[in-house]
Amino acid sequence: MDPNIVEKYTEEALAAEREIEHIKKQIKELQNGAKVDNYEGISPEVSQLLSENQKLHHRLSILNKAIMAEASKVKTEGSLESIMNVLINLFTSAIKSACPEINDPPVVVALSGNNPKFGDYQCNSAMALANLYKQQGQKVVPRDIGQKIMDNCQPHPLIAKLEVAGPGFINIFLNKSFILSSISSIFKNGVKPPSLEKKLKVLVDFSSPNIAKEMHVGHLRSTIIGDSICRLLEYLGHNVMRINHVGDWGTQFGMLIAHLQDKFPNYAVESPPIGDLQAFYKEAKKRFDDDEEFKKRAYASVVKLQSFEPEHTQAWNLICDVSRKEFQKIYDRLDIKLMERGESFYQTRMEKIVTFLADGGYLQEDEGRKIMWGGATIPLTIVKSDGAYTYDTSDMAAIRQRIEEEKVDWVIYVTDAGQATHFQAIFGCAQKAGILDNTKHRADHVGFGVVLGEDKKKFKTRSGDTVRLLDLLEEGLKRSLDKLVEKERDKVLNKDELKSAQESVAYGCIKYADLSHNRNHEYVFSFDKMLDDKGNTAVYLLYAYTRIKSIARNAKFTPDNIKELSKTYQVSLEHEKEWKLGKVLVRFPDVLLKITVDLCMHHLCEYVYEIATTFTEFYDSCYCIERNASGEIVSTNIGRILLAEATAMILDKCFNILGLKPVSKM
Ligand SMILES: NC(=[NH2+])NCCC[C@H](N)C(=O)O
Repeated sequence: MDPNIVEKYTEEALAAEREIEHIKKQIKELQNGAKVDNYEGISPEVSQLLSENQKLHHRLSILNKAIMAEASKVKTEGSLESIMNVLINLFTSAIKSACPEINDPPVVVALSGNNPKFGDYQCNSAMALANLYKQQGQKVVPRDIGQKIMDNCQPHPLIAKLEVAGPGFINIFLNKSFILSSISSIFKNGVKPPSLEKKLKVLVDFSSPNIAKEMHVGHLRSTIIGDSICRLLEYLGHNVMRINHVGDWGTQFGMLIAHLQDKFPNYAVESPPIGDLQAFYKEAKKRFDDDEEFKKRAYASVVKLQSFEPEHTQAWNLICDVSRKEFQKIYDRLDIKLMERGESFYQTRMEKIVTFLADGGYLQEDEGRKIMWGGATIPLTIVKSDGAYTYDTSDMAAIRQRIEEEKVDWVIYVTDAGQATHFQAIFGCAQKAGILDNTKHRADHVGFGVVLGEDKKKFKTRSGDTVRLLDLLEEGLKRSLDKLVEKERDKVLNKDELKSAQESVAYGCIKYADLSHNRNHEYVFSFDKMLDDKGNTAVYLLYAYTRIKSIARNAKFTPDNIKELSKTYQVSLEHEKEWKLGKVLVRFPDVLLKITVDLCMHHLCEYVYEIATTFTEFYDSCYCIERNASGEIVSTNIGRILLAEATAMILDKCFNILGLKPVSKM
């Protein structure tokens, strides 16, 4: 859209407003002169002015509406266009004109697969439409419908040609000059996201380990997937809250505090040296199970903590701090930003939600418990028979706080698939209680399968213990260095470069292995597989990226040179393999938009892999730099070097969204 249009409309509207004021004044004067207080019997001059005034009013309201519509669209200058959206819009209107008898006709547009004969995209609506006609008792031939749709399709610069094939498929061939200008815009504007319909406030609840318990591989999965979803939504321009809903409240804190008071009576003045919080937890638990007296004190401590008694609050804080520091080490290494807002944050809100639900008549008595049904096969337990609140209570309080206080448009919870029913119940009950409104809010549970060891059993250490995440990351670092040494990279890279490469590979491979699997499935954690340099792995892709980056470097072009060159030279799309690569690159916005629908990051991994393999095909058949026998550069193909750079820029963005840190030398 023309960026000046808002300005233009505003100007026109202001002019119209001035005109109205002017006319009003004239009417007043005329009325005064003619001494008429109603409009009946006024002179033709006044009546003409009045009708003029009305028209202007009408025009002004239209202009105002247009301005509002423009302003509410968050349009980024130079944003990359979604090809799918363009095609769907075009074919929606073509189909509506071709088949006016069909209400809400199906618009099916898809990529065409590998055979260039069938075009780049296809519109496959004709068969379904023919069926709908049949249901209405009309017999039509699908191919005729295809032809009719094609005839009704408005010309668009994106499309070079359309063809009807077989039983009414429409093959769509993209226009090179359109793709060329899309790719060229990257050099001018950077890789800008597609423009948003509406900027949303999104809260992503992820990672969320439990205090005093270990952060396990399940939490690692949540951390990696949640972070990547945040990165995607942030890139698209949404307002994202990254929330760490840590388990920092509950009855276990009673025994922890009581144990702390016994073991470190000085805790109020001297920070207790709890090295291993898990061992501390085990000790406390043992006393709790064996010692009645201790148990009583533990219960009393919970009550005091929940009524915010200062000494207990301090003890609780100290314990949380120990865990917090451990968690932070993982987040720092993986470069994950999170805002901690644990279950404790909702304590007073839990009291309020219980009253709110009781007053609304949503709670049912069930053997002393208070439960609520809605949306799932199991009810929520809002109050236990001993009066205590539960995980369910805190999540009801949390969703209400998020919708009503934070005013979020969209909530996303990233946890293991085992909690799917819990979230079904939370969303269902929140809807029932009028907290969540499907027409205004979106709520997703992003579930994921369990992490298995190479023996396909639950992921454990050799001795059968749960794997400490820090140990896991350490092992990743070690293995990644081994890999780099095996490839003799230590001989070419300096110390810093080697360290960056080591970290990039280690953390990159752990994240990528997770993200590249369909999150709904369980996945086998295997360093050997993730460090393989063939196939869809981080190692392969990071190498591919450095190879692409080295092309311009070998041609002795600096990033500034590239930018300058892109102003005078065009990306080359003539060769069949160049054209193939170009068409893959411009799918970037569509891949991202698709992920916003199902929140499955593996689509992006598949896309990145497709870019890398298509690039290899191109590079194998198209020279970018030509050297003579003695290795001197005799010619450089600038159009191709630009294509390689554009590829690197898009890859870079994809890596960024996946949380990978590519290095330019590896
Ligand atoms: N709002 C939520 N329930 N978020 C997820 C919390 C995850 C929980 N702490 C666990 O370890 O399973």
